[in-house]
Order: sequence, then C-alpha cells, then structure tokens
Amino acid sequence: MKEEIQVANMNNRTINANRIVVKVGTSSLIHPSGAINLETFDQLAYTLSALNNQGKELILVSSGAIGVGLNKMNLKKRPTEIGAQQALAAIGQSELMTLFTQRFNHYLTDIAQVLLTHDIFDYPKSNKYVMDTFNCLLNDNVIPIVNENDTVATDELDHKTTFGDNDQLSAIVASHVNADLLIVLSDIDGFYDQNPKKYVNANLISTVNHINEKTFTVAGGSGSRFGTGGMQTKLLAAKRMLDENRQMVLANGKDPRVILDILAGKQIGTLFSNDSTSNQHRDLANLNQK
Ligand SMILES: Nc1ncnc2c1ncn2[C@@H]1O[C@H](COP(=O)(O)OP(=O)(O)O)[C@@H](O)[C@H]1O
Ligand SMILES: N[C@@H](CCC(=O)OP(=O)(O)O)C(=O)O
Repeated sequence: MKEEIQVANMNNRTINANRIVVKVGTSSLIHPSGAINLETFDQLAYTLSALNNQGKELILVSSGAIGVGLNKMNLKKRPTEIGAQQALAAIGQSELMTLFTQRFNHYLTDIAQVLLTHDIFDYPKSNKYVMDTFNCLLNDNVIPIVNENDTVATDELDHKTTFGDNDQLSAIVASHVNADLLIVLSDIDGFYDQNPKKYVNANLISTVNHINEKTFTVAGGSGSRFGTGGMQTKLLAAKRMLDENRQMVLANGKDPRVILDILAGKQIGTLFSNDSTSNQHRDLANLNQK
C-alpha cells in the first residue's frame, strides 16, 4: 500500500500557488463556428470565483475581444485591415466584459476591466499606476480581467494580420505581480513534439524545464481562425516564466474546472518549471533527441 502511495505521489507535481494568473485564449471562448462558448465563460467564472473564495489571488487575462466582435457583427472572417480589427476589438471588448460580468455576478464575485499594452510596465509612472490598481483590486477581493488595449497597442501591431498577443502579455503581468503560477488555457491539451493538428502521431510533453531554439522548431501557428498567438507566443511566455524561475502550465481550456486539478498537482497539460524534483528531464531529453 505504502509503495502505491509513493507511486501516486511521484505522478503528482509540486504546485504551490496563491497568486495565480490565468490566460484564456480566443479558441477556448469562441466555438469554431464563431458562436460564443457560453459554457467556458460560465465555468471560468465558477472556477475563479471558487478559488477567490478560498483566498487565492486571481488575475484573468482574457482574449476574445475580436472573436466576440466578429460574432456581434455577424462576420465570419477576421478583417486584415488593422483599423477594422481595432474597431472589432473595441466592439467585442464591451460585449466580452458584459458576458463576464453576468457570469461572475452569478457567483457573487466582483470583477474589473484592466486594458494594458505590452510596454506599459516599461515606464515607471504607468508601471506604478498599474501595480497600485492591481494591488487595490486584489486587496478588495476583486478579480482583474486584463486584455491588451487593442485600440492603442500600435507598437505591438503586426500591421498585416495580428495584434500583440495575450500569451506574452499574461507572462509580463505574472512577472510584475510576482505571481506564483501562470496557467495558459488554449484549445489544445498542452505542448506537443509536433503540431497535433497536423501530425496525428504527435506526443504530448508533460514537463519542460528548458526552452531553446530547437523547442521553437516544433511550435507552429494558430490552430483556429480566431487564435492569434499560436504555440510560438506560448513558448515565449513559458521562456519568460522559466527565466524568472516561475512556473507555467499550458492546458486545454474547454472545461476551465481543469484549473482545480492543476492546482492539486495533477499531471495535466504541460508544466514548464525549473523544479528538478519532477520527471521533466526525461520528457525534455525525448524532445531534444527528435
Ligand atoms: N507543438 C505544438 N503543440 C501544441 N499546439 C501547437 C503546436 N504547434 C502549433 N500548435 C497550434 O497552436 C494552437 C494554439 O494556439 P492558438 O490557436 O493561438 O490558441 P489560443 O487562441 O488559445 O491562443 C493549437 O490549436 C495548435 O493547432
Ligand atoms: N486582444 C486580442 C487578443 C489577441 C490574442 O492574443 O488572442 P489569442 O491568441 O486567442 O490569445 C483579442 O482580445 O482579440
């Protein structure tokens, strides 16, 4: 019996997190059809409200402004013209916060909207204002919901197709608020040794403790017509966390209650961590041999 318990413990991860940043991508919030995934909104509000009530400090970085804007304007295709994307994001952001307000209110939890640009922390004054805002909100038991301020985020814009990405923005936020853990929820079960949407024999990698050029070679672009960042930006976010000796878990956001299992240390998704006690060396060695 003792041995079984030891084996079970070996399969669990060491996750001790009180201040947690959760990033949810468009692909989790919007169905492939373009319809709003109301279940994800509801389960995200439920899960974060439950954790908030347990005394955890949560910050949600939510994409979806453009996706919700496309839905509201009955558009099937994302425009390439940058002004049209910014207009859609402005329309969608309002609706996005309405959806979150309705669902979080249902679970008796207060939320706040925080719109940032990737470089906001680079300037001492705005850095202080943003940090003071986060600290006041968290102290008042309010969950900040962050998105990139797409209307003004020109310095991050790739003027052909995309805005800056919320994967890296969530890591920047996690870094500055000194979060214990970043959880990135996407439409995929984790980081694979090849894009699973293109290679059926792709293998899920359970743990990664080092990211190098070779790691990026297996990271392709977005998997849905609504996604922006793709796996490249998720690896850039993970690299920032590893460089700062922080942890990140990449998991499937189709049922956000998975966050509860991640915090319980279950082997879900891909854990990016410098923690040498887990079995990540074996996984990484496999990847680097390919
Ligand atoms: N090595 C990889 N492992 C997992 N997913 C990958 C990989 N390479 C590319 N992808 C793609 O990245 C997509 C997730 O990024 P994205 O579409 O931007 O989602 P989100 O909207 O959640 O940010 C997956 O759906 C998958 O198609
Ligand atoms: N600010 C943009 C986010 C772009 C983005 O990073 O999207 P995703 O790759 O789905 O996380 C929006 O809300 O649509």
